[in-house]
Amino acid sequence: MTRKELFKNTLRKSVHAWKLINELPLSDDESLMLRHFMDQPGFLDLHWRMFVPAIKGQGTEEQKQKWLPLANKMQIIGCYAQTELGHGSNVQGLETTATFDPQTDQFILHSPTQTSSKWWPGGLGKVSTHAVIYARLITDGKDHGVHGFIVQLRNMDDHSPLPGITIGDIGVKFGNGAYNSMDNGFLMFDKFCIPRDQMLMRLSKVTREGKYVPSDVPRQLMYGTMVSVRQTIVSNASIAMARAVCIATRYSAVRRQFGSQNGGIETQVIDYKTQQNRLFPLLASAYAFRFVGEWLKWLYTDVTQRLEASDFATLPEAHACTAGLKSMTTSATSDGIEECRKLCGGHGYLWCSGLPELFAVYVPACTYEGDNVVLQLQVARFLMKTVSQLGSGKAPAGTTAYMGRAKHLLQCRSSIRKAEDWLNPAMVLETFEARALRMAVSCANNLSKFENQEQGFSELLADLVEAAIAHCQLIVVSKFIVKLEGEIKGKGVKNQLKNLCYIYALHLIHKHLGDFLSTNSITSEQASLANHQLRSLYTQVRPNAVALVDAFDYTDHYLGSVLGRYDGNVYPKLFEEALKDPLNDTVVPDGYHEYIRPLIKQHLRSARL
Ligand SMILES: CCCCCCCCCCCCCCCCCCCC(=O)SCCNC(=O)CCNC(=O)[C@H](O)C(C)(C)COP(=O)(O)OP(=O)(O)OC[C@H]1O[C@@H](n2cnc3c(N)ncnc32)[C@H](O)[C@@H]1OP(=O)(O)O
Ligand SMILES: Cc1cc2nc3c(=O)[nH]c(=O)nc-3n(C[C@H](O)[C@H](O)[C@H](O)COP(=O)(O)OP(=O)(O)OC[C@H]3O[C@@H](n4cnc5c(N)ncnc54)[C@H](O)[C@@H]3O)c2cc1C
Repeated sequence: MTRKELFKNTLRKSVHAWKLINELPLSDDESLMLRHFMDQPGFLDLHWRMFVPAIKGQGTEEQKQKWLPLANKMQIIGCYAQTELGHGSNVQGLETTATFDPQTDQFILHSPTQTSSKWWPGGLGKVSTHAVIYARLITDGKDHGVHGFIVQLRNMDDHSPLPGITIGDIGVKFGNGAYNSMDNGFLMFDKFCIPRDQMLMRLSKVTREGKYVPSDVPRQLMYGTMVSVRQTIVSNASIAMARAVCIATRYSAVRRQFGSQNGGIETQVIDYKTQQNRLFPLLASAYAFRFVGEWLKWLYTDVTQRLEASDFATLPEAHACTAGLKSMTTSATSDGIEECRKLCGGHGYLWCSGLPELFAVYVPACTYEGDNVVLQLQVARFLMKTVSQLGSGKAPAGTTAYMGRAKHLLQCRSSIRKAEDWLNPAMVLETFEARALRMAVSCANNLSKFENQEQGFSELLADLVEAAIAHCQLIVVSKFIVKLEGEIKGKGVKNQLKNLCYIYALHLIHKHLGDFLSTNSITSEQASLANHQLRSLYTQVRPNAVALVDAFDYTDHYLGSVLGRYDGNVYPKLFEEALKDPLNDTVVPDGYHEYIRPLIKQHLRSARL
């Protein structure tokens, strides 16, 4: 499809999905499932995941009563317009202004520079009638920082932009189809006026007289919509990773190379330890991210209930967990999808493998909802704060509770003696805790050598990110272990999950061996034992690998991959796909008479053939 066709077709699908949701009708969970199977980024994502939650989280009761019924019936379509051409990560650096005019009781929205243009919001370019706009609030010449506003963008009769608004699509993005189904947009305001009651005023207010009334709740609640989306992105990482792994695992069982004896069949590539060493940790990650995603959903629900009761104590941890896990799981999944493409050899590079499209549509997850490095730095700040409070009498809680055992974890030595000891959950956990704590404490010690903490932080950014990742990996490992300790129906299933849990943990040790050795969390002998155990786990997973990906229950239609077909009938179908290519419509290609024939003829003449 051309870009225009792709965009229009996605509009068609989105509107059809909305019709089904209402006609059948579908529950919230079923609607999410429908979105999952629609399988294309589109304006509904931003309307439901960001526009509506932003109003719910930041609007007053009156504002919710006014706007939510319209949004819930999709009589208005909204998006989330925060990022600007010049500023994305640095939200406090946004330039768009919303200046209160007491004479008209309105805010004047203005884009003072080119870099202040809104740039990137999904659904903004061509579809949305409304947006939640983030802009600097100015009253009586004073800048109160960034706040949210509900703004109508387009005329409800003919969809034209309202006077004072310039709006459009930012252009083609990475990949052929991928994210190009979405109208990520730009937007400029030229002194565009909105009524005062369209500032989202749950967190702070501007009175009729133009007085700014800050709220007594943390201003970070303004970032709440991002926390909610980051949490859902973790579960989506599991879905995308599982999809790529399903394709690569099934194909690795079909594909044979070398090893034929006496003219017999060749070896299935899934039997090579190198293939297993690349593939099975990704299989394990798909399960691990699913379980940590379930836990994160619980954490998010818990913090939401606490916030409703004005208990803000767990907000920093919820922010650190959602930011860090969003970052860690999306980076691992993007890398994992690309690894799965390579695991499928040359055929993985074919569009019909399903992997190039999956990669292209997935990889921006490392950037949207916060650049992955910027988000890990938020985790690092949280960790440094926690370390600095050790010994103050305030016991670390939640995911940092392990830091409360700092004295032990800083000096303990791993008691792993034989390979099977690596199947002991307490020993594995302690290894990850020791590594995470020691990396965090080492950063804190290095920071304390700087007179200026912020300067020290800038100097140590790379180490801080590594410490944050170590903490996030510990969370994933620990939640996998907790899952195994809970109710899992079926002993066989539990055994398989145990194998995957240890593959996940031991492979991380192997991959980040430098961290584990340099922090003395394990010795090099213990590292060898971990590798030995890992190989043994691969052997145990091998006979069940295909069943473990079939368990994701993805249909062939959803996978969209010739290589990942359930029936394994890969080669005939590759031919079928090839023959469908427009280049094969004619035997002699268009351009032959124009370019190839004259070239050949010229050579034939000069060679006197
Ligand atoms: C084959 C076909 C396959 C098809 C598959 C189809 C699948 C398609 C998948 C599609 C799914 C799509 C779903 C998702 C759609 C996503 C759309 C994306 C939308 C966006 O990107 S919206 C824009 C997001 N922008 C960002 O995330 C910006 C990142 N920056 C920030 O978040 C903050 O500014 C930052 C960096 C955290 C703040 O830094 P700083 O300058 O230090 O901040 P402040 O001074 O403002 O505050 C410091 C203080 O606040 C704490 N803090 C920060 N953030 C939060 C928070 N969110 N919650 C709570 N607290 C927070 C921070 O820790 C500091 O605390 P202190 O105690 O240290 O003061
Ligand atoms: C597909 C897609 C959809 C999007 N949808 C929306 C949307 O609906 N609404 C919306 O408002 N926005 C949206 N965005 C914008 C997105 O949220 C931002 O792109 C994202 O937050 C990253 O910000 P940036 O582009 O400014 O990156 P930058 O901050 O410019 O990052 C560039 C580089 O600088 C590094 N860097 C930046 N700051 C620091 C620091 N303090 N320390 C160390 N390194 C740093 C980063 O790691 C990165 O390597 C979307 C983006 C994409 C790609």
